[in-house]
Amino acid sequence: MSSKNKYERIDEEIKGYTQEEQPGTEHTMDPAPIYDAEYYKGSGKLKGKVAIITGGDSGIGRAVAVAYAKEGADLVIGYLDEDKDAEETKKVVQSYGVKCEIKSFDVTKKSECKELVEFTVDNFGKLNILVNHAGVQYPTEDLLEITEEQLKTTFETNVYGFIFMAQAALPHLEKGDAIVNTTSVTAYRGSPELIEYSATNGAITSLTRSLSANLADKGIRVNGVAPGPIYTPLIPATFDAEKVEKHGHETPMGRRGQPSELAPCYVLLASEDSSYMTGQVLHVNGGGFTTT
Ligand SMILES: NC(=O)C1=CN([C@@H]2O[C@H](COP(=O)(O)OP(=O)(O)OC[C@H]3O[C@@H](n4cnc5c(N)ncnc54)[C@H](O)[C@@H]3O)[C@@H](O)[C@H]2O)C=CC1
Ligand SMILES: CC(=O)C(C)=O
Repeated sequence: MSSKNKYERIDEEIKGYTQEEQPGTEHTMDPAPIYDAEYYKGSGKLKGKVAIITGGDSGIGRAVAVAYAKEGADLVIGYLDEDKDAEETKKVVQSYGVKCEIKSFDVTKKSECKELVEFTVDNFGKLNILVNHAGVQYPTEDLLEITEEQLKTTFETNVYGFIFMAQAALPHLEKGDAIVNTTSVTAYRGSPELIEYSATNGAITSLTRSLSANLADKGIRVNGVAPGPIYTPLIPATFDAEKVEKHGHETPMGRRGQPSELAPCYVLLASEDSSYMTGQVLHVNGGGFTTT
């Protein structure tokens, strides 16, 4: 019988529990998500670059921040209101010898997206990479229970916010720069209880393709990552305890993913290693879901 790796072991340790509010908190998660893979060594792929990561204080965004730091990028982390997680992310990122600023903002407000970009340019003089990652979901089993307010919040955060950030960033982006959008496996396979959320991810996937075509002549590439079930604050903050415990067990790999397992894809899509890729989505989901 083969021995279990660290991802399989942590998966077994996770018991059902929930958090009361969305966005959730990473510092209260036990076991803590894996966001920094020791085996991942940077090689200067993003040296001299400046990146904004929305939703970068926790979860997948935090793992992306750490990998970008290892690759030499200076960072601005935008997040809604969880200062403790953001401070911790800043500390870890700075430990890799790069600069990092954190800023609370509301991605649903166009003016605040513009302010986040201006804050970045004021601090670091430029912007090369935008990672659109901030998002929300409100699992609802009955279509009739999706309120207008829930629909509005989900679309304003997950779709309007991505477009506001891209609009704010565009005047600063130059040939060779990149946008990376987080979509979801739910855009491809649907979800019976994440109806409007999976629709926003379908929109993000289409946005990625359209924006890539729109910006290709400027030499700005736009790609996406579609995570499957990943252990982040979003999960206990939105699913019930049973779902949290079994998250990802339906995948062919039989477990959820850890944030550190996605970060290399975000590095690839932001760096020159993917210079001939645009309008594409990378799928990190434990296997088996439709990816066309
Ligand atoms: N965890 C998972 O299994 C999956 C997550 N995703 C995507 O990942 C993203 C969520 O990130 P995770 O790393 O999972 O969880 P997370 O809970 O760590 O991140 C959510 C982030 O969104 C930010 N946010 C929420 N509303 C905001 C607002 N109005 N203004 C500014 N920031 C706001 C929060 O501050 C937080 O940083 C979403 O885009 C989601 O669709 C996609 C597929 C699977
Ligand atoms: C939150 C989400 O997109 C999944 C796949 O769980």
